[in-house]
Amino acid sequence: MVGHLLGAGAFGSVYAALRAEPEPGLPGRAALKVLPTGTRTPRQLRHLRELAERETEVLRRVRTPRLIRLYEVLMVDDPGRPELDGATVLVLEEAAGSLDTLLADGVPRTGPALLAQVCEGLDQLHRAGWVHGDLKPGNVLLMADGTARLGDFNMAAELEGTHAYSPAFATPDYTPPDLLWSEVGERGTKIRPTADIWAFGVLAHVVLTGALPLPGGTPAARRDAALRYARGEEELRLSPELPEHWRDIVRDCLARRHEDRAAHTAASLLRRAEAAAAERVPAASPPAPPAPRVPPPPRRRRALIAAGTAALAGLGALWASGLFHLGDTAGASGYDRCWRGAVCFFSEEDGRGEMCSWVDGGADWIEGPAPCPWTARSAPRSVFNNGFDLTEGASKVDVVYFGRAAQQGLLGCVKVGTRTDLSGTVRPRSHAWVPNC
Ligand SMILES: Nc1ncnc2c1ncn2[C@@H]1O[C@H](COP(=O)(O)OP(=O)(O)OP(=O)(O)O)[C@@H](O)[C@H]1O
Repeated sequence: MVGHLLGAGAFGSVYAALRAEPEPGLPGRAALKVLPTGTRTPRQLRHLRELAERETEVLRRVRTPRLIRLYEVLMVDDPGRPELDGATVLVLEEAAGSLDTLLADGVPRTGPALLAQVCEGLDQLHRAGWVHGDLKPGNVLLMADGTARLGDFNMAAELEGTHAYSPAFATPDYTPPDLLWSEVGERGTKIRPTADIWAFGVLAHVVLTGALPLPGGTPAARRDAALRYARGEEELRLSPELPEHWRDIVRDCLARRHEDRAAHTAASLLRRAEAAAAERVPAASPPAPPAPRVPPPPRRRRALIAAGTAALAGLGALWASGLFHLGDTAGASGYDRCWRGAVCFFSEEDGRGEMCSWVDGGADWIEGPAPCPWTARSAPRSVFNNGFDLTEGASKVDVVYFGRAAQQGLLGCVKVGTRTDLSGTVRPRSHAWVPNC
């Protein structure tokens, strides 16, 4: 089932999706990142293919907890729809949102902890020999349990010795000064892990103060400020809002020269960021800081969303192939959030609170490929079996749930069509679809 638009970037549109046919080892719920290739010139097409390949390559090879997971890659093969023919669809672990949207509400209370998690992601990526190349709030994905994972690896580049080559597309406000004017060779821009270290410094400043570290009301003015700073004509003036124990971290990440930033690895920053995050556990969200605020997303975003929606309409071929059906739960509340075909468990009574849903079996809710993290802390308080029934051709319609992974330790069963409160005294860890309770 392809649902609502989750987000759109410069290259791809991302949709919520539910798997129609259960597939062993794959979750029922996912995010589909569609990288369309139609209506482009051959040169643009080559670029888009290269970006898709970068993302696929890094996510296939680096499977670490702080990177969004890639489940599979699909190609649209439909000459009847030239706008989509050859499009790459990445089936990704679904996030609940991105840091971008969280920041729209002001400085987040959870900012320090999220920054430590971002740093952990960078450390995992760098250790695996890759540079992200485009770290920014929109590429920090927030999971349903509130933790962060790195996403969007279009610009990622594998290190060849001390450096890597990335396409010259990075976001200027997060790009170190030495790369803003660097040459773009045949293989792209030469980047090093210190590019991510700089971007992390900018991100930390934005997350903790709501403002970019370099002054200027426009990207061009901020680029000039970066140049003056890099030349030593100007000092770095960090916001007074920046908490004391983060100042040195941000200052080290934003060192003028690559050589100075190279003294700090993601691993060493992670240790410092974790210590700084542990220092600050504020009781309430501080008020949003004054201007200059982070600039709003560029205008093209809206156009891209429209383009993405058009692409979705054309994706019928892929979904009609039996892989996904169309549907939408955007704006729904309570039990109505549960997708048709899925079984949903909720953290509160009457389908309220957090929800986890599956259209297939869940062999391990904690460590499996389709986890439900909040059930590690608290037992579900309600359930809705919104599965397909016998009249719709389904053979396994009821759901049994178990106390241990791999369908061990039977706890209970929910008949198809049932929505009910649970006692809250048992904590399921796996489930399976069966013909009859
Ligand atoms: N796995 C996911 N789950 C939920 N939402 C996602 C997921 N991946 C991406 N998104 C949403 O879609 C938006 C765009 O995704 P992404 O950044 O990967 O696309 P892009 O075209 O490569 O973007 P960019 O302009 O940053 O290069 C993200 O900011 C986020 O809001």
